Amino acid sequence: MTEFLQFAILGLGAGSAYALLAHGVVLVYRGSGVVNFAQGAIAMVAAYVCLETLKGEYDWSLPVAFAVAVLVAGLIGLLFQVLVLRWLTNAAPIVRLAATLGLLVILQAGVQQYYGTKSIRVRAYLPNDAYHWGDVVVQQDRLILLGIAVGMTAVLWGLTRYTRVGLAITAAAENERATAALGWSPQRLAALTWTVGGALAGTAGILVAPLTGLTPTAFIIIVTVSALAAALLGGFKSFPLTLLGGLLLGVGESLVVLYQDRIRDLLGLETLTGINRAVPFLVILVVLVVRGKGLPLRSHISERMPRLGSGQIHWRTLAVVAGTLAVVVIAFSGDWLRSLTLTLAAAVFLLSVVVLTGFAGQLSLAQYTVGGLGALFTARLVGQAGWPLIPAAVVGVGSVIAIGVVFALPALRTRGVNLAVVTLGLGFTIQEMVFNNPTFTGDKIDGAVRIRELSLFGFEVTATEYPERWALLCLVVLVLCGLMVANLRRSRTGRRLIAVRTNERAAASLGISVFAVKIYAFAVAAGLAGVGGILLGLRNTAVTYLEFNVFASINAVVQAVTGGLGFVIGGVIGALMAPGALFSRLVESSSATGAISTLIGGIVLIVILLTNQNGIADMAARVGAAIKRQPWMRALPTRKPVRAPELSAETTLGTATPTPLAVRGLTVRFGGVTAVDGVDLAVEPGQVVGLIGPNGAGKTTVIDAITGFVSPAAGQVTLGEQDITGWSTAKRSKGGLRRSFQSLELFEDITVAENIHAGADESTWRTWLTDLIRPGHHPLSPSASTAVRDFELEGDLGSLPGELSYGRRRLVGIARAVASGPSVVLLDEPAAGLDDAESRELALCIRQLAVERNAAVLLVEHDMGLVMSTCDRIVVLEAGRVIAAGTPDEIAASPAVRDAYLGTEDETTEAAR
Ligand SMILES: Nc1ncnc2c1ncn2[C@@H]1O[C@H](COP(=O)(O)OP(=O)(O)OP(=O)(O)O)[C@@H](O)[C@H]1O
Repeated sequence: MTEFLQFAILGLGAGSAYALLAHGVVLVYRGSGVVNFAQGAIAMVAAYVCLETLKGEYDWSLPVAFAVAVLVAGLIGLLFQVLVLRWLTNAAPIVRLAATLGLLVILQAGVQQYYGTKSIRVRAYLPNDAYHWGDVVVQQDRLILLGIAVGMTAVLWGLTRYTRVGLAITAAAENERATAALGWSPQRLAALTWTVGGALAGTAGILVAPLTGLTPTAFIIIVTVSALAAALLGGFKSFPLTLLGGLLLGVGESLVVLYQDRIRDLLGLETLTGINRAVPFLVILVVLVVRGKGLPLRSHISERMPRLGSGQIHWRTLAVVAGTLAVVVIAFSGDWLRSLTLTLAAAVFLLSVVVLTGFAGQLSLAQYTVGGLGALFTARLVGQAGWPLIPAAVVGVGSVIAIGVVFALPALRTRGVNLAVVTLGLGFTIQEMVFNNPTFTGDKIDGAVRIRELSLFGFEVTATEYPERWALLCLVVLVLCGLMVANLRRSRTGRRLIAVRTNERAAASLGISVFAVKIYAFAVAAGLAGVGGILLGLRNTAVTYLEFNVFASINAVVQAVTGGLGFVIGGVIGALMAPGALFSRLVESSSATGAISTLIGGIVLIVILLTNQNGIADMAARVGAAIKRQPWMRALPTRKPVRAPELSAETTLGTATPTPLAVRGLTVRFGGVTAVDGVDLAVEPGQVVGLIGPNGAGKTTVIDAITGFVSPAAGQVTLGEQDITGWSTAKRSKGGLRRSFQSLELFEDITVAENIHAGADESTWRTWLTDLIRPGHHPLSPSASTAVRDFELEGDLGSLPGELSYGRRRLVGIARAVASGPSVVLLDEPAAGLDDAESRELALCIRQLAVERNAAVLLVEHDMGLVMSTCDRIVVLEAGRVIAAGTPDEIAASPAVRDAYLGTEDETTEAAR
């Protein structure tokens, strides 16, 4: 017990510092909506500034050095907001997150360039007397740190609750207009929170350095992961909960150290490293799994993502570039050849980021960790078990694909920034527990990881003996991987990935399994990272696991965003900037650490983000298009234009299986609010049933419950004979139940044709694999073609939804919902925003759906003219309850309905006309 208390008290120091750092993260998030991944890097800079000014030529007193260091940290926050983030207010969240990663990289590389990577012991700044409490020793510095953290929590809590500026910050977390209403400019508020957030990071960094030691690498990650975990525990909102989170983490880490021998014995390992680093990660994971949601709520705003390339393969250009590179490989030698090899391997890694983050929208900060595991498995099979390269690589890549699936599990319950935090924690934990543990990596002395002779189809390709052969292998593998990723982009499977990245709710409503897509994207990305890891790791005589550290993963995202996250070529361009790659060879000597190129890489990223957030590949594409428009280019032979989407000549009439929909006793509650209360409803094939009622009556919630977006508290939904109440959204959709959305929820990144395709794609498990190799060119199905013709969208197929008028966008949403020929269609306010002529056209199309296609249609609509002219029956809701049901005439005549919703009889009759 004494030991337990002793270790718990020891942990309070680090815990208090984590809480301070996390407070900065929370404050910045509340004030500017950005999660600052550079918080640990700002803390590190302050710790170095304090250390530097206390000694040597400065020799300042501690209070002065401390104050200056905290000021510097605050200034970094302020400058970053004013010079960078201010200009990215309307950018995609991933772009703003990438900017904070850029700041992290710049600060880390800058300090590393100056100080190197060695760890510095920092003497204690705070008085360190010991008090005795029974047998337990209580260090004074721990108590002071705890006092500072508790005091700061109270100050921040009080300020945000009771002062005008604090209220403005609280309002900013909700929405920017509220901030403006309180008389604050959102930009000034963001600048203030970034300054204070930076100063808090600085304070924490200086105070925690004596406890952890100081390096420009591990220090940043330890404090960043812990601070983000504590902030996550506080929901990026509550200061008291964040304090609690920080303290729990600090104490937890310390207690794990106490029990680590027992844990090692329990796991049956010879050595155990970094187990205490697993604590924040496990905490993050548990919080996310408990709090996470399988699908985002209706209120979730889809995040804009960087633009996507087309995935078209330009065979001639590819042949010329690959041929030239092959010649260069043969011509190069020494350092240049090594850099070229590294660039090619890094490009394979970046392709994994393009698939995972660019196509599927899942931000992972652990791709190099995954690749490192691929190198580890393969190296052990080759080096220790003596396996030939190909089977070893197949097993290595297969194993990391399985691990990639495990990495995907947190992504099933969360998304966006939270996912980035989890993967950062996971990557760091594996780095500390696996890559630093000789039990797993093999002892260098016994040669377990030594790469002996490697051969491929009878040719020796050992990189140390034949570097040019290994480089050629890297080139061939990169080309193959690039072709696969381009195929994926153009395929049905690629469309599923993009649908999920753009709008998970809409994807699920079209029968796309969001879970399956995320697992697939993680698996493919892990496979690519595994291949990259083998190419990178096996190019030396022994695998250097340092290459696969968390910074490499962070850098990979930075490079991919710089190159162009949505473009296959973006991965290759980004790889030029990898540490040790061709760009760094140009700017650094062969002995350099890669810090300068990393530093420049960070700066280039910020410049790119400020000028074109879609990356260099997109800029190049635009320049190319501009050149092609020049008159002198018209004389040159042009490439075949991209094939226009084809419509099927066949027309379908009739759904696959006419099926009635029935809802009995449906009740939905949101906390204390009963939004839907015992609703009964039936829609037969060939019938249009209207669901009307005043705003907030519960109409959309009925559709949400029928389609599986919300779970009912009571009631039953049946489709034909089947009770589908417990089914997932995607399964209901595959069963023939489709919906449109009040807020459209189109896939804005892909063309109208691709949107319609996404609604009609038939998916089989085989296509997940075959699409990587033969994506094929599929015309729109007869049913989708019929929808296109019915809604007169033939001329819009090649446009992006954003290029169309609001009315036409609405029609795209409905056409997408009916493209697969569903048995039941639920339309949520389809006429909102349409003019009279468009409304009349829509009424015809809805009748056609029911009469010609024999679909069962439920129509939620406020346009009474449309409802009265199209519906066979109408159900009226008020405050979640059915108050009337009957034919349009019966409803128009019902006094209860007129009182609640329709108004005077004259108005109703007028509307019906
Ligand atoms: N996720 C949610 N959390 C809490 N309350 C909710 C949620 N979604 C809906 N509600 C509430 O449920 C009630 C019904 O809302 P719903 O959007 O279904 O009404 P509606 O009839 O479709 O309204 P409108 O015609 O304005 O679209 C409202 O009081 C709404 O505030």
